[in-house]
Amino acid sequence: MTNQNVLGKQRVNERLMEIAMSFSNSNDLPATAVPELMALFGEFLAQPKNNLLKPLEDQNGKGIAKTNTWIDSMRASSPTRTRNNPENREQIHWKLFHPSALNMFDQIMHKANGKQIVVFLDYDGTLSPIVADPNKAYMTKKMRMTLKDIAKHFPTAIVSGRCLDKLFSFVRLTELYYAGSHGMDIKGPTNRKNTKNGSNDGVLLQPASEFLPMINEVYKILVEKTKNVLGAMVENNKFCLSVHFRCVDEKSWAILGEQVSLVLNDYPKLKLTQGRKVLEIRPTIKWDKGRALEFLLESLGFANSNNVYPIYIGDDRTDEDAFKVLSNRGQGSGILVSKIPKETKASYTLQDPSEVGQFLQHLVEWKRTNSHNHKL
Ligand SMILES: O=P(O)(O)OC[C@H]1O[C@H](O[C@H]2O[C@H](CO)[C@@H](O)[C@H](O)[C@H]2O)[C@H](O)[C@@H](O)[C@@H]1O
Repeated sequence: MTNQNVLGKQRVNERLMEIAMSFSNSNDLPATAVPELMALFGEFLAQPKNNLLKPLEDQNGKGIAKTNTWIDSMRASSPTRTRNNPENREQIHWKLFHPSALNMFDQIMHKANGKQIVVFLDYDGTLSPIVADPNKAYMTKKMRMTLKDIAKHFPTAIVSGRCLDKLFSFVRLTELYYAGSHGMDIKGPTNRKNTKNGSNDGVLLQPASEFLPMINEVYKILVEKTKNVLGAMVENNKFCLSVHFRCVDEKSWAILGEQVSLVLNDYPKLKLTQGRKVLEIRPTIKWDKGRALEFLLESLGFANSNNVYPIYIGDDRTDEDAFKVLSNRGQGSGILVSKIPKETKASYTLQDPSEVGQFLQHLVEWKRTNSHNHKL
């Protein structure tokens, strides 16, 4: 038996315990169903070739694999079909290993007991639904009110690929931390005046400021080069750029990808990654949403603390960097927003922004009822 199988089994046992505990007090699944689940696990363990057990590192965080053609890579990052067949083994495996954060709410809170919860939230696809026009990705009023409530009880940060100004124009809450440009532009709350000079622009860190002129230069070139690709749109996110292909006919994806790639050949200090129907151009510095999460925890005084419980909710490949940090620290919970199985380091899932809203509301209610028992 290989090490990977042993680790897999250990993890299965842990997950099984968690699932059994979560259902033992609810009507959703009687405790008698546990043997069935166990048999199911056995079946999955008997299939070593299952894709979902492959390590994530192959696909994530290292730019686009050179062996992939552009078109394959762009398709892979933009799945359009959901696979909801209940008989689908991949789907069942996915649900077992990445259960709903709503169903597991009590277990998550049990793990957070006595610790300072810090909330990290991605924006697009997490707080707002994915829409065709990136300039119209509004959150609902209800989500905004929920965020306001969350920030009253926990330090809260929005971590996004967007530039800060755009992000703030959508969220409009001065009491939050913001990490824009994939964490390369970090601001603290601006609702309190700085006691020394009376002003407070909130800026905490901009690790890629030297790249600003280069990013602006490449932005102009890309706008020019892609202007004939119908539906393509280049978005300037200050320390990074997004080339959107959501509204581009699939037949033109390869051409668009090649054009972007050719431009980047002249800029070896920039790299290309992918999000949801978007090509993202970023400085090659070792900085990502995971580093931003660590920086913010440090700024809050939790660099080496065991008394903190970070909860990070995100839907995209770039959020995997943050999930990985939590998993490496053995701290907190990573929650992936997705309806379909994906390779992820997150432990839990939520289906869509409306479930994210429900989870955050549960968190506020939990805090209100338990505040006398827990730290702030
Ligand atoms: O880190 P995030 O907050 O998730 O930002 C990632 C990208 O989000 C935006 O693009 C995505 O959402 C758009 C609006 O729903 C959608 O049209 C697009 O296809 C998605 O990729 C944003 O426009 C990008 O700049 C961000 O990099």
